Amino acid sequence: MKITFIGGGNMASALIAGLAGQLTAGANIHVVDPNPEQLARLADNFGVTTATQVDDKVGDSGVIVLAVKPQQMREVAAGLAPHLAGQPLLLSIAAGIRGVDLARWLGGYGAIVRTMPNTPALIGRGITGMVAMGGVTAAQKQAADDIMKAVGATVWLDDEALIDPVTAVSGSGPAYVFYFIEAMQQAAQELGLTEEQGKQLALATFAGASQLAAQSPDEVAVLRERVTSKGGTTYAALVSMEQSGVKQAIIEAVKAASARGRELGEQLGGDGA
Ligand SMILES: NC(=O)C1=CN([C@@H]2O[C@H](COP(=O)(O)OP(=O)(O)OC[C@H]3O[C@@H](n4cnc5c(N)ncnc54)[C@H](OP(=O)(O)O)[C@@H]3O)[C@@H](O)[C@H]2O)C=CC1
Ligand SMILES: O=C(O)[C@@H]1CCC=N1
Repeated sequence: MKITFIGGGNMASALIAGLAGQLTAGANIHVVDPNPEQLARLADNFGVTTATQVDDKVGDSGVIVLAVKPQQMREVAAGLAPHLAGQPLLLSIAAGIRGVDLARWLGGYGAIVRTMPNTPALIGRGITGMVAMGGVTAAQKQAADDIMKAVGATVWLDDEALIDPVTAVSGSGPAYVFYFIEAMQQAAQELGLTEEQGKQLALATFAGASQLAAQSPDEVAVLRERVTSKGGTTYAALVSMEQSGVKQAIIEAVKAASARGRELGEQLGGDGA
């Protein structure tokens, strides 16, 4: 499978790290990005071919992954439109950008799967929400699933509007987890533990608790209650969190991310011109 990435930044690098040498040889992956240093790093690490501008290799690809920022997508799509004679599958990973707008910018090209991956793809532990536009063949849908399954799990959606909530939960989600870990580490240090000890304790706790939740037949709330002895330490922490409105703040934050996805789509898609 020949795959081109347009944009070789953070998320593309995570996907390439998971794909190269697994789903396909690094040499079958082509990356287009304006930054030569970034391209050199990807070529050195994964054996991919590179270009600073769209070239003939793009037209030879069965799959083109659009991995630029949402604000860059319109211009990138217009530049790609003349290179689609080979009927490639276009896999967009951009937050917000609606399929209908992308298809229009591509000159009416409909073989598009909108996806929302996340950075744990780097270690094969990503999760990707996906939705196929009308012009996608069954074989292309399968190819999209194969690519994203090579870097983690996939969740197919019937309704494109749900990609904004997916973006808010799992696309942005690693950042919320890192934020919580940072706070745990800071608390550990303020309480006298070393930086290294705080890191080890916080990371092992996150990994262990999420594995336990994934493997347990019980609801997460039940697992939480099992940690919370009456009048004990966990109880003190959870009361403090409730008083500070932590849970509601998290819910509002995720909703803000989803709203931002929708807003990006509306702003950048404009009036359909
Ligand atoms: N980061 C994440 O966790 C996730 C990101 N996404 C989506 O992935 C996309 C990329 O995000 P992210 O990787 O974080 O962003 P980055 O800025 O790290 O990557 C985008 C890359 O595209 C390059 N670029 C700009 N213009 C062009 C062009 N015309 N042709 C080719 N490459 C170009 C940029 O170069 P320059 O910097 O010089 O502009 C940059 O290297 C976004 O649409 C985002 O919504 C989706 C899921 C998760
Ligand atoms: O922050 C963003 O907009 C992108 C989309 C999901 C994760 N990062």
